[in-house]
Amino acid sequence: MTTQAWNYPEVGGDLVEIVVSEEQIRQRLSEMAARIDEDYAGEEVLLIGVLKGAAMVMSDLMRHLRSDVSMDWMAVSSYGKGTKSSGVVRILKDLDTDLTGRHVLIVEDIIDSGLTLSWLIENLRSRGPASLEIATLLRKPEAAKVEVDVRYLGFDIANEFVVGYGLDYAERYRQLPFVAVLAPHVYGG
Ligand SMILES: O=P(O)(O)OC[C@H]1O[C@H](OP(=O)(O)OP(=O)(O)O)[C@H](O)[C@@H]1O
Ligand SMILES: Nc1nc2[nH]cnc2c(=O)[nH]1
Ligand SMILES: [Mg+2]
Repeated sequence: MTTQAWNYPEVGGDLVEIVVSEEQIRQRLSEMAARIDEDYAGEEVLLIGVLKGAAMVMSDLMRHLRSDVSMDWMAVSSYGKGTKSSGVVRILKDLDTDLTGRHVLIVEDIIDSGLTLSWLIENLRSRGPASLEIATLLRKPEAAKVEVDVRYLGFDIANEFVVGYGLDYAERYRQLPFVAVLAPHVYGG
């Protein structure tokens, strides 16, 4: 069944259009998982989710995986309540796991300016992992301020502020099962 914004009357007026549907997400995550399984065959992989946005991608991606995976989380925030990255990344929660010698796969919802991930990559690389790669559902190529090398990509999208499937505006809209453009009137844009 196709999920439409008008099935969400309470947010319908806040959304301009759906850019990635529930079905597209499901299909793409299963393709990404198949490639991850191939690439890490015979290895243990540590998935690191970046809270809070990556919660949905992590849970849906990992249920497709057949590899030997474990999971940890890091919470960082650079957006706060706004629609623009502050450029200052803060660790709100660090990992529980020692990364030394581990095959690490960072799981993200979106790469926008790239500032969050480029900072995180440097931070995690200094902890001595055997390998470090990135999987992200979304990327905005036109918004890149720094280039980030992505191994597993879901979709390239236009440079518009989107919400849903984990992505928030001021902590709202994360529960939507699709990704939609947020109407500028919501954030005064
Ligand atoms: O490429 P960038 O411009 O750095 O943007 C991407 C980051 O922004 C969002 O996180 P946010 O800081 O909003 O925290 P959240 O996941 O808790 O919403 C998103 O989940 C990414 O982690
Ligand atoms: N909700 C949301 N968070 C982001 N963080 C970086 N880019 C975005 C975006 O387009 N939407
Ligand atoms: Mg956010």
